[in-house]
Amino acid sequence: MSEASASAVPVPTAGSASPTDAGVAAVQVTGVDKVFTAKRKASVTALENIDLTVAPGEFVSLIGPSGCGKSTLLRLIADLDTPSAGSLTVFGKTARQARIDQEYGIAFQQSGLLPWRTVAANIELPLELHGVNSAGRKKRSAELLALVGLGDFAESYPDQLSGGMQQRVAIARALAESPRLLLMDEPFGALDEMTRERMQTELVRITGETGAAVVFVTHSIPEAVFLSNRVVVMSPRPGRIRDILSITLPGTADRDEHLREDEAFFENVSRVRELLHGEAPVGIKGVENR
Ligand SMILES: Nc1ncnc2c1ncn2[C@@H]1O[C@H](COP(=O)(O)OP(=O)(O)OP(=O)(O)O)[C@@H](O)[C@H]1O
Repeated sequence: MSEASASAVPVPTAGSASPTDAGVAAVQVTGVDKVFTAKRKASVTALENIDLTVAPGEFVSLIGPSGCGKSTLLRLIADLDTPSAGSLTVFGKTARQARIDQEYGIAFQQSGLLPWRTVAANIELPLELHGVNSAGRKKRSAELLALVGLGDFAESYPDQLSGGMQQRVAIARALAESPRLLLMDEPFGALDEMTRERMQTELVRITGETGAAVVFVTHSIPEAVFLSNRVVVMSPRPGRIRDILSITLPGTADRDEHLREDEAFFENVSRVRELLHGEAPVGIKGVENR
């Protein structure tokens, strides 16, 4: 089944900030540690002394070797787990309050779509759970399907879609409540290379249109560079932030396929690679150069 091309439609921007939000970070992580303890097992320090600020509308990627704590950090921000030390806020609220207020949408490597619901019904699920009426849900899912280029697939079921199309549906669902923040854990990790690049271009456009900030976990250096304003390079055991690199490319909203051939793009890829390989000149487990 061919994928419909994305059409530009006006879509409500991410939940508008109130005047009191001026200057409040999308995500503020201060001195965060995470230690996992289990009975009769040595404790694992997954994160140590993490400080990170993500501005509203900013796209930040987390990259680092396998097991360096990228997913753990994302899970702490999403309130799926709690830090052992330090503090963490989302738009000035505790992670828990931000979750209750639906300040963020989440997309993971597996799309997590419900196979028995149509595409539209999957996108409408969070709205349904929060009491939005049927007309409001239909209007919003139609807007989002147009945004992700799947306007003709509202009544299809997930297993009738390609992997890339399913991930677009998952992104649409994550955007359903106009969150000001998207948390994404390798959302394109299971896709083939061509689809993955197309999805990256789509994501740049979508976040440009919605104005949402993004924290994005990836194993791919080019993916991190293409998408991000800043790339957070992490080191393993215990997971720490080794460096934070500002990407010196056009603003994320102005990035397109041509950028991948640009010398400046390769320079940024090299800078990230050098930071990652700082202590290990050859390949690092869990980081892709492609
Ligand atoms: N629930 C848990 N209980 C015990 N240890 C855990 C738990 N979750 C994660 N860990 C450990 O914390 C460390 C960080 O894991 P995490 O999944 O955050 O790394 P990651 O950088 O996302 O890895 P990958 O790139 O392979 O997905 C690892 O050593 C992992 O084994």
